Amino acid sequence: MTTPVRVALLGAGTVGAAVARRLVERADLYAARVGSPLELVGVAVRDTSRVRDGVDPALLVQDAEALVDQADVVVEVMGGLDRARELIERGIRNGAQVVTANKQLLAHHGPALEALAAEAGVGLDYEAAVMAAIPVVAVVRDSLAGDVVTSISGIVNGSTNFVLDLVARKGVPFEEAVRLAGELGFLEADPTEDLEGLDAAAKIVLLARAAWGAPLTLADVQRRGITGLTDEDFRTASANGKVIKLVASAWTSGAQDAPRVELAVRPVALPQDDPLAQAREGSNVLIVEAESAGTLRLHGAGAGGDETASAVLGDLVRAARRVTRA
Ligand SMILES: NC(=O)c1ccc[n+]([C@@H]2O[C@H](COP(=O)([O-])OP(=O)(O)OC[C@H]3O[C@@H](n4cnc5c(N)ncnc54)[C@H](O)[C@@H]3O)[C@@H](O)[C@H]2O)c1
Ligand SMILES: N[C@@H](CCO)C(=O)O
Repeated sequence: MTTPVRVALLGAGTVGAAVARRLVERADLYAARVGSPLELVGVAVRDTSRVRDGVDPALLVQDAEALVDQADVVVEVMGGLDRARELIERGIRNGAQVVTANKQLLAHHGPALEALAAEAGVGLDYEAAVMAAIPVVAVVRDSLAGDVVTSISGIVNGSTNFVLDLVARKGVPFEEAVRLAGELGFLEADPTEDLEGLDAAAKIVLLARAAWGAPLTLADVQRRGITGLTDEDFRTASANGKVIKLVASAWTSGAQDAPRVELAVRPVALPQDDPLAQAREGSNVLIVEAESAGTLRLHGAGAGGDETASAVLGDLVRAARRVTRA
């Protein structure tokens, strides 16, 4: 019997509970893919008395430090900045591999965490942080490593797309669409994350860093959210055969040997037949242009428990393989 790879899960919310369920349901599959079983040693939560569907209550713990100290792989899906950073740093210093879905943490502290991980010789994987189930980080960083990416643009925030789609296709007044999105659970706990383009800004920073290796920060993003839009803007767009979308973009400018990376998140009125205009409801689309590959289009679910867990578990399998091969 091979030694199990010990996994510490930090957080059992929408994403964490889905990861925990899949680890149990598909244990045989992961064991075959890794070459060793994945053992979920515990799940750190704030309240251990709360029942989480499909998550063994015996695994719930409050002492996240003690949990991290037992792990070969730390999976951070609790969100937030300071606590998540402390625990990830602890895991890295212990020599654990780290997987996270935390886009804001990475947008703020990604380079420092990556430097720490490189120093410790461990991986820090974050495919789920950008567009959840849609594999985009690996595409721009690894699959296109032999090419030159020239631009990236997309609908990377499902919540605002849901709002804008309701207005454009169903004729719901803008304020009403925002309210409905909140009621249906489409908006983050702090809705300004979505509505002011902060979530999209974090995602485009992560993609641009992955594509160009440039030391970009959130301050480099020219950002405008959707809160300044009015019903008149939607009527004008529609009268001109256009659809308003919140578009996140990254492109290079300046000398070819020393290109500058420009970043923006802003509402744009797009022609109806533009590929980005096709994103319906909460879906995401990304268009990547590269010198040799030409135009690549990735489309799918950019949020949701199971969808995000798909990307987290993909990173977990790769991280666990590094553990077994070390
Ligand atoms: N939900 C999505 O569709 C989605 C998609 C992509 C990325 N993400 C990212 O995944 C992460 C988790 O998202 P979620 O939707 O599951 O959030 P959530 O709010 O549903 O769950 C967070 C969990 O972490 C726990 N937690 C938070 N702070 C904690 C602390 N200090 N100590 C112990 N437990 C703590 C909470 O109790 C909860 O169980 C976030 O970083 C989010 O940005 C989410
Ligand atoms: N609020 C985010 C969740 C997934 O990152 C979105 O709507 O895209």
